[in-house]
Amino acid sequence: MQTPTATPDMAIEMHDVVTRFGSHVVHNGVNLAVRKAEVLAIIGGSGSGKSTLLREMILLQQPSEGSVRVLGTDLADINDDAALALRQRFGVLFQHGGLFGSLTVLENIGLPLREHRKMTDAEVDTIARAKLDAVGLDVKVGAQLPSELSGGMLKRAALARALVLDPELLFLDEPTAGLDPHSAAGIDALVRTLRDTLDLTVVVITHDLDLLWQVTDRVAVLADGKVQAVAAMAELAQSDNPAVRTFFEGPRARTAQTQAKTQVQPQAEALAGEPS
Ligand SMILES: Nc1ncnc2c1ncn2[C@@H]1O[C@H](COP(=O)(O)OP(=O)(O)OP(=O)(O)O)[C@@H](O)[C@H]1O
Repeated sequence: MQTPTATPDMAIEMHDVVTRFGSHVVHNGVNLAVRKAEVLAIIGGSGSGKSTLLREMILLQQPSEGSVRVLGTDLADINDDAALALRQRFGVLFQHGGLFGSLTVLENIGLPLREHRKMTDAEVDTIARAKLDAVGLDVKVGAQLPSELSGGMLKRAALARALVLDPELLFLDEPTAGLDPHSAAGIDALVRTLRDTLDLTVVVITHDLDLLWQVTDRVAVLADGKVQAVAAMAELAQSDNPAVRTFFEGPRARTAQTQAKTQVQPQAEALAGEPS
């Protein structure tokens, strides 16, 4: 199949992606384009293939058919050197953080710099501290072990590590899952700030209705093996498509929608951070 040519304004382009695990067809012709400097969420029911789609974007999995292009690079025939270079242009926040428990927070954040940049220890620490600050954590948190942090602080520390190579693209897998509402609101505000100040493109998998309403520019709805719709939440809320309507029905969905409409100030202004 002829691979479609890259579009300069797009950070990610997926064309006719099919993903099979044995006889189980998870994606059956996914088409999705993520614009540069937008926050795009992928939503869908459990097992609809959100995580698999993300894994295909971050070079952890190959689709069975179709093409995936990330930052202009076609992933189909990428060689090891090009894959290494591309990996340094995106950061990933995995659902469970993925920090090494035996390293301090600062050491964890500095790890990608030690792996990919020729820097002295002092230079690594200086950049790692700046990233701690950027995610709203006090410098003294750097000396702590991950096990000593609250859930919200852990997410922030993992986010600092994902940002340490100054990526153009950030992938977030359920960044607010398991957090209390105050900590989740802090992460929402942080993602917005990162997008606004760093011009980052952000792809986020989430079920969090507050995050969807208050942070995203557009939302892609995955169901029945395809992207059913891609639009801003306010537009999706008007959709007649039953696969889309599912996300706007029920009391929690209505509360989040009402809050989004009535909120004058973004909740938990910018980098308020969590109580330690
Ligand atoms: N490596 C694999 N081998 C076999 N089946 C897999 C594999 N990875 C994912 N699947 C299957 O693909 C389907 C989609 O999984 P995926 O984790 O992408 O869904 P999801 O939308 O992220 O779900 P959730 O919201 O529950 O995390 C599931 O049925 C899952 O069991």
